[in-house]
Amino acid sequence: MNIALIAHDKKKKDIINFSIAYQHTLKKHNLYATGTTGKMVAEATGLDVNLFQSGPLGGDQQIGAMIANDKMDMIIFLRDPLTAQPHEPDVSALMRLCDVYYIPLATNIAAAEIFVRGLDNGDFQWREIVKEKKEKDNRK
Ligand SMILES: O=C(CO)COP(=O)(O)O
Repeated sequence: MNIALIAHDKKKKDIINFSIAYQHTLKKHNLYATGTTGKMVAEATGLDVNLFQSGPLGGDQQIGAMIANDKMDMIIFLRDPLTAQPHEPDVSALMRLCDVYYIPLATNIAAAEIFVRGLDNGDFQWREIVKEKKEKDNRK
């Protein structure tokens, strides 16, 4: 599965601790991240993370483009709900696309923990089934 990790500045510590705690699960997947988050996660864990631009410089939009291209299966986005972000429209657009395309989106650490455990339990296998069906339909 293709998974995006994103965290606003006040949640960076949380995403790092989360990535360390669940690296055994995360390493089985293709990881993507906005620039600063991804760099910090990669440094802390040694995980291979595909880096996009930093969020305020377009990283959220790049991840949104992956969703629109059917290339993203899950987003873990630890948002800071108490600090205004200069790129708030990009943040909203990314979350909107998750709803448009039925992409599981965890916006806080409590939901992120449930998601990552769900990965181990196979709770997200429906994503693979949907993707395979779409690919088959496209070949027809
Ligand atoms: O701002 C962000 C998401 O909206 C995160 O970007 P960085 O990971 O580059 O800090």
